[in-house]
Amino acid sequence: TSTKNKELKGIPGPNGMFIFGNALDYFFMTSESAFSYFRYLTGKHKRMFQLNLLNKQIVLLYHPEDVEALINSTKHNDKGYLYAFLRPWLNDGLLLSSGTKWHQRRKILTPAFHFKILRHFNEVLIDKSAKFAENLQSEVNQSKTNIYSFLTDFTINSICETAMGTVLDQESSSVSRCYKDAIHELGTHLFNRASSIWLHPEPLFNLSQVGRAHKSTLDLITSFRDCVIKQRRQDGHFTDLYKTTMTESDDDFFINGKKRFAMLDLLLNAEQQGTINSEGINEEVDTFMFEGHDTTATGLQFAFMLLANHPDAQDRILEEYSTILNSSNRRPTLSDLSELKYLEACIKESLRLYPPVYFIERKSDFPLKLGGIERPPPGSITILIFDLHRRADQFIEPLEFRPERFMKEPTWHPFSYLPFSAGARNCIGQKFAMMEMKLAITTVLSKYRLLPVTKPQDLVFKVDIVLRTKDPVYVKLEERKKT
Ligand code: HEM
Repeated sequence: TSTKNKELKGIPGPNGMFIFGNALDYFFMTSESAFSYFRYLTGKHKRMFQLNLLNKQIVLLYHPEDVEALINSTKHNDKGYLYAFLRPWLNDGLLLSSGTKWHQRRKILTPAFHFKILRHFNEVLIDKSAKFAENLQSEVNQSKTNIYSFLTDFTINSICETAMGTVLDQESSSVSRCYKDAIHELGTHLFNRASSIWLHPEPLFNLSQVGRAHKSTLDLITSFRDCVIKQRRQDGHFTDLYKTTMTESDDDFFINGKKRFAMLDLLLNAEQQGTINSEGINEEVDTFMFEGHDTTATGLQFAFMLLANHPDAQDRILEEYSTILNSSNRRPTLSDLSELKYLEACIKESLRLYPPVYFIERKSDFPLKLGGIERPPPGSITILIFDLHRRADQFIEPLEFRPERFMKEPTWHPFSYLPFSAGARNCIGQKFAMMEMKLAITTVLSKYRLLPVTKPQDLVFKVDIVLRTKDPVYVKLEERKKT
């Protein structure tokens, strides 16, 4: 143990208080000051640092070699300490589960994102993007538009009509508005919990004021999820899906003339096969509803802000789009989308500067080589994706928007760019997300010119479940004159 202590103690970090360690460091901070405090610590400690919360040790990484050691090894697949706070909401859904349960679920759900299915999703997303652009019409020539609210409507409708196979009716649309607000409240509860060490144990949290508020927020989220599942259950006809998705022909995704390729159908079918129960379905729908909408809405929010500040990039995206579609008005296919290289570079650069999932955490039960030294397992290991993406030794002019860097062979270490993570626990919805973002951007830019209001230097970030800002992110919309 003395060697163990030496090697783990050797990792620098802010001085803690006797017994409490760093557990009280964040209590008096706002979520914005906590966000900048983390950036101060990564600036001070060039390789990694550690925090101690009572008896828990968390090591925070942002060097690509250390990140590679952690992510590349299948030994470190389980999620870390802070993820426990998401458990009352997402339970054992794919994001949080581990071991054979995770493995079995990942196997059930992987076909939901098969490229043949994405081709059908593409059609739905084209329509959803057109509707999104139409909704923005009322904003033309307003002095500023908070685009995020329009974006979450778009991404919630998109995930419902693709992965869930559910078109929101009037009732569920109004429940979905409560759902959006609830997700935001949840972020505040989670920060309050994380920064107050006495709220970490579940029973104490449940008794607290914030714990009770959290419970009623979860009830709102649950009612939306139940609406979505109920609608799909009523739709019926999913019995033969398992068999049909396993065959080669694309037509097999149609049963009795109905499209049956929603991820929710796979789950309902698995329920009939006895490999998942209704709680299992609930936790996966909660997980995919959240992961499938807030991440892409956040990613698009920052992409639109950047494009508004870079009119030349807007022009180039449209030029490329018109070349690929031969200046016609036809609907883009998946293969057209894959040829939009400049647009893809803009999205990747935006995800580099503003990764919606800006940190992830793993549990470590095995020794790990960090900073060139073999170390015994600390409690939890956090990867600070935000800081990894902004390393000056990996990206030239790291704070600048330079999409061109993604048009060439990467000059950076492969583990210094991880917006979707990597390895076995990477993002299952990555291709879906890229497709959705490409369609939203080309559709909106074809109709409107974006003008800057919020500038990159105005952004003040706060600690939350995804990358959020203190103030709304604004752009201005102008009708684009057809030339
Ligand atoms: C720009 C959009 C997105 C970003 C930046 C993103 C990022 C990520 C990251 C970093 C992880 C790893 C999390 C961890 O290790 O704890 C992840 C996992 C996951 N993502 Fe995404 N995601 C996006 C969109 C989506 C979409 C559209 C879906 C669903 C349709 C989705 C579903 C999931 C799920 C279910 C997991 C857990 C996978 C597993 O552990 O097996 N994500 N995502």
